Amino acid sequence: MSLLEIKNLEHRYGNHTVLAGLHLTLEEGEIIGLLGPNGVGKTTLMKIICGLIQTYDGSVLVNGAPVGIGSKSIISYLPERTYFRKSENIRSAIGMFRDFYADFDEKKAMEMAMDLNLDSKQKIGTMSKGMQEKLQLVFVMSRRAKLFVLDEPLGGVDPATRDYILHTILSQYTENSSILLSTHLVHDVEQIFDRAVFLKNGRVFLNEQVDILRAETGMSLDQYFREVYR
Ligand SMILES: Nc1ncnc2c1ncn2[C@@H]1O[C@H](COP(=O)(O)OP(=O)(O)OP(=O)(O)O)[C@@H](O)[C@H]1O
Repeated sequence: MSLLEIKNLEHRYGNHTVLAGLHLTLEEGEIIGLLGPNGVGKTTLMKIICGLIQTYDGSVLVNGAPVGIGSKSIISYLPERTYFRKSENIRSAIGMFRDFYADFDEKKAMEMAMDLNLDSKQKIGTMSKGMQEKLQLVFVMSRRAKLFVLDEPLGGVDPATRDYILHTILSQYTENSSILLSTHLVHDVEQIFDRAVFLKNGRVFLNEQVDILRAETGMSLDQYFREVYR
C-alpha cells in the first residue's frame, strides 16, 4: 500500500482549472520536494491532501484510505501562514497542541524552541514573522506523524536558521514517515530531497529520485528546475 495515491485529480477555483488530471504516488520513507513556479498549484494540492479543500474530482488515498479523520491524524501540516493566537505564548500553545494531537511530543517541542532561542513566555503576537514561522515548524515537526506536509517552511527565515531547520526536519524524520515539502529555495534545500515532483499545467511533469535526475541531466536540481521552467 502506498502512503499517498492520487488519481486523476482535478480542482478549479470558479472557471480557473488549477489541477487537471494529476496522478501522483508516493511511498513511505522519502523526503519529497514539491516544486513548481508561483501559482502552479502546490498549496492547492497540499490542502487537498490535508483535507482543507474538499471540492475536487478524482481520488486521493492516504495510507489506503480516503482523506478524512483517519488521514488527518497521521498527517502533520505546516500551512503557508501561521495560525497561532497572538495572545498566547509558547507554553500555552504547547498545551493546545498536546490537547489536539495525541502524537505530539511536548518535550521535544520545548527543546527545539529553546534551541532556536525562542522565549517560552513571550507572547507569540509580539514575535517577528520569521520567529513565528520557526515556532510553527517546531510544533509541526514535534508530532510523530506518518506524513509531514510542509508548505514553504523556509520562506521567512534567515539563512543561518535555514540550516537549523533543515537539520530539524532531517532529525525528526524516520524511515516509516515521509515529508512532502514545497519550496522556491531549491538550491538551499535540494541536499535533503530524495525525490523531486515537478508540477506543470495542472499535472505532475516529473516524479524522479534526485540522484538519478542529477546523474541523467548532469545538473543540480536547482539548475534543472531553471531549465524546465525557463
Ligand atoms: N481561494 C482561491 N480562490 C481563487 N483562486 C485561487 C485561490 N487559491 C489559489 N487560487 C489560484 O490557484 C492557483 C494555484 O494557487 P496555489 O496557491 O495552489 O499555487 P502555488 O503553486 O502554491 O503558488 P506559490 O508558489 O505562489 O505559493 C493560482 O492561480 C491562484 O491564484
